[in-house]
Amino acid sequence: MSPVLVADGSGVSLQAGLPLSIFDPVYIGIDEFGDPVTLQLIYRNLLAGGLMDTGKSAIINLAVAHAALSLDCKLALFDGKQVEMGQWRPCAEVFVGPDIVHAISVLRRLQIMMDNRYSYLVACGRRKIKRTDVFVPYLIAIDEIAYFTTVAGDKKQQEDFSKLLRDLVARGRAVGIITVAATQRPSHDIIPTSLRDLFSWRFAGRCTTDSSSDVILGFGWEKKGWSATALSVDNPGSGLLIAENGSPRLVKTAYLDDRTCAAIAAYAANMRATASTHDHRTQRPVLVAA
Ligand SMILES: Nc1ncnc2c1ncn2[C@@H]1O[C@H](COP(=O)(O)OP(=O)(O)OP(=O)(O)O)[C@@H](O)[C@H]1O
Repeated sequence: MSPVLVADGSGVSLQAGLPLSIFDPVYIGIDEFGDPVTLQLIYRNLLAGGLMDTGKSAIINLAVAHAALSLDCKLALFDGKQVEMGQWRPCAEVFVGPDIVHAISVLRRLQIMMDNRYSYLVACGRRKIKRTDVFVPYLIAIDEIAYFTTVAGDKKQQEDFSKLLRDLVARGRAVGIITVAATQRPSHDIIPTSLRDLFSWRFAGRCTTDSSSDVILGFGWEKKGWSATALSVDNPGSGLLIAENGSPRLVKTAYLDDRTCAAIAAYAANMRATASTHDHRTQRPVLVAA
């Protein structure tokens, strides 16, 4: 019985069943016609931007919830505030709080892993990882990019963080490293165009200026009538979603409240603990050293 996350109109509920897969589409909400909206996250990245309280953490949480319930995905969570993704901590391989030294060392490890995976692919004569590979995808979730690139640490550390992140976002996709990130400050200094364009999926929550909206969606969309300044202040979770080579569409994201997140996180952590003795590809038990 699968999937586990079920949309019921008013949100998402948990239905016991087999694990999800990060290779499957991720449910994020509904469009203007009430039709479900899903994102294929594997081989892609997601960027969410907008003013505070517009629902950026909510969409990041949906991606993290799906990944947590996917036994074929590991999680690396970066949360300067610690509370936005704190509930997912038991499901994560690594959780980075307000510590830039830790953040840089985790990104370096992920970069080494990425390079090793590329060496493996080269040796196999392949271009990207598959569902059946022995190593699994990684979801890197960053709740506020600007915290690590402008607030924490000194200038050199912030630059190191930005460089590593850019490399992972640019090269990680083929080896299953997916980045989902949010920022309250959609400006060119935080999200330069060259970085923005590496995110195939972009979600703009309400913005104060047309140029902030264009920073997320891409230059020129405001002139074509798509600006996140037009979104209602009373409708958090509504936003403009754009895929690479696509046009923006108005969506309303599903919302996982704290209680639901806690329930899903506990379920996923338990499933992961049991599954550590199973092969993620077959769900069959594997031999573990005594
Ligand atoms: N899809 C949604 N449906 C209904 N309410 C929502 C939705 N998304 C967010 N909200 C409401 O808006 C509040 C703020 O959401 P969220 O924390 O995701 O915003 P944010 O943009 O990440 O804010 P910040 O930048 O301050 O972290 C939530 O606590 C919730 O009450």
